Amino acid sequence: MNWLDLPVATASQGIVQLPGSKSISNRILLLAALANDVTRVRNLLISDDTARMLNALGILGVIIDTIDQSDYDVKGCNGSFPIKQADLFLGNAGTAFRPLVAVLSILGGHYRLSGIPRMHERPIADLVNALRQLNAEITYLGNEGFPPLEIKPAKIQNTPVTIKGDVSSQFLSGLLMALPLTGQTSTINVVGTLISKPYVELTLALMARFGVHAINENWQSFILPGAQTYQSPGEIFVEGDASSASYFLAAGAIGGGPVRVVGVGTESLQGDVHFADALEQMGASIKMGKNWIESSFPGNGKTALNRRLKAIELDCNHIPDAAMTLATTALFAQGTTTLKNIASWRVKETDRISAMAKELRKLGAHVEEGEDFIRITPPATTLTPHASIDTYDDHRMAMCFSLVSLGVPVRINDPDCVAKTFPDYFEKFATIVCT
Ligand SMILES: O=C(O)C1=C[C@@H](OP(=O)(O)O)[C@@H](O)[C@H](O)C1
Ligand SMILES: C=C(OP(=O)(O)O)C(=O)O
Repeated sequence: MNWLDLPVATASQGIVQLPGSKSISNRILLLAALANDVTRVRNLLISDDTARMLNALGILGVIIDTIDQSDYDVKGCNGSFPIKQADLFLGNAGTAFRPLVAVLSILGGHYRLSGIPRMHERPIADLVNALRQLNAEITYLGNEGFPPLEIKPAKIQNTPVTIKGDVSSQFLSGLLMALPLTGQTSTINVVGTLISKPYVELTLALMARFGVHAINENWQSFILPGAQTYQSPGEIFVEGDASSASYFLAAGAIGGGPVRVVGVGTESLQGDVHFADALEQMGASIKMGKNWIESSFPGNGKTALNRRLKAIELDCNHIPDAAMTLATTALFAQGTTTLKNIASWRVKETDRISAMAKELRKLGAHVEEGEDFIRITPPATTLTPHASIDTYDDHRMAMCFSLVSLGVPVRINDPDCVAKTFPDYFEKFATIVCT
C-alpha cells in the first residue's frame, strides 16, 4: 500500500487558489451537452469525477474540445444525444451517475451504466422508482435497488412524479435536470424529508443559467413549465470548490492562520460555504469577500493541547461533505463536538460515520456513533502521534485527516484517493503549513 507521512506542523498560513467545484463542473458539463449551442466552460475541475462525466458525454457523441488546461468547449446536442446505445463506466461519481440515469431514461436509447464496486453499493432505487412512474424501462443488473443498471428505449408518459429525498438529493437534482427534455410541463412531488437542500438549490440555479426555470413550492413540489429548452449561456465560469475549501479554512483555525482560500466567497452558489459559519461558532475568526474566505485564530497552533477552539453541537444536513472536516477539527476543540442529521454519510464513498469513528479513535479520541450522528471528545492529553490512518478509498477521509498533522505527525494511507475531487490536495496543503 501507498502512504504519505505528514510531519507535525507548528502553524498555518498562506493563500490557496481552489480547484473548480465538482458539483458545479458536472452539472455544467451535462447541461452544456444538452444545450442548443457551444458553451465555453472555464475553470472546470480536473479530477476523476469530472473525467468520468467528460468520458461518458464523449461516448454519447458530445463533442468536447480542450481549449486550455481547465477550459473546454462543449458542443451542445440540442436536447438529445447522438449515440443511442452505449456502456458507460462512471467510477464512483454520484454527480455523473444519478443525473445521467435520469437524462438517459427520458431521452430513450439502450444504455448500461456501471461504476466501481462501491458505486454498486450506493442506493439508487428512489430515482429508479420515480423514473418508472414515467414509464421508463430500467433494469437492475446486479442487486435490486443498486447499480449497475440497464436502460431500454421507452415511451415516456408525462405525469406528476413522486420522489423520495431522504437518501440523496442527487435523485431529485437528476430528475429536475432531465424532465425539461420532455418539452412538457412537469410536476415533481417530494415525499418525506429532503436532505442536502443546498445542492438542489445549486441545480436550480445552474438550470436557470441555461435558460430553464423551475418553480420551487416550499420544497414539497417542483413545477417545470413546458416548452423550455437548455440554452447555452455562451461562456460559464466554474467557481472554486467550497467543500475543498473546508480543509484549508479548518487549518487556518487550528494552526492560527491566516489561511485564505480564493475562488469562493459571499457570492458562491454552494451551500458548503456555510462551513465557515460552523468554524466561526467554534471560535475562529472568519473574513469573507466576494471571491475569498479567510480563517484565523490568532494565538492558536503549536500543539494539539493548545485547544482554544470550542466544541459545537450542529445539525449538518445542509453541509454533508464539509461536515466531515468538522469531525477532525473537533480534535482541536475543548469539549465534545456532536454532528447531527448526517445519516447520508453512511451511503457515500464509504460508510463515513463508521470510518470516521474508527480512525478518530486511533488518535485517542472518544467517539460515539449513531445511525445519523457522531460525537467526538478529543483525548485528555495529546493526540496519539504516528497513527496510521486508513482512508477507505474516500477522498474526504484523506483530506480531513491531514489536519491531524497540525497536532502530531500522522500517516495517511492510500493518499491518491484524493484524485476523486482534488488530485493535488497534498501539494497545496504543504504550502499552508509550517513544519
Ligand atoms: O448534488 C451534488 O452535487 C452533491 C450532493 C450531496 O449528496 P447527497 O444529496 O447524497 O447528500 C453531496 O454529498 C455530494 O458530494 C454532491
Ligand atoms: C459524496 C460525495 O460524492 P458523490 O458526488 O459521488 O456523491 C463527495 O464528494 O463527498
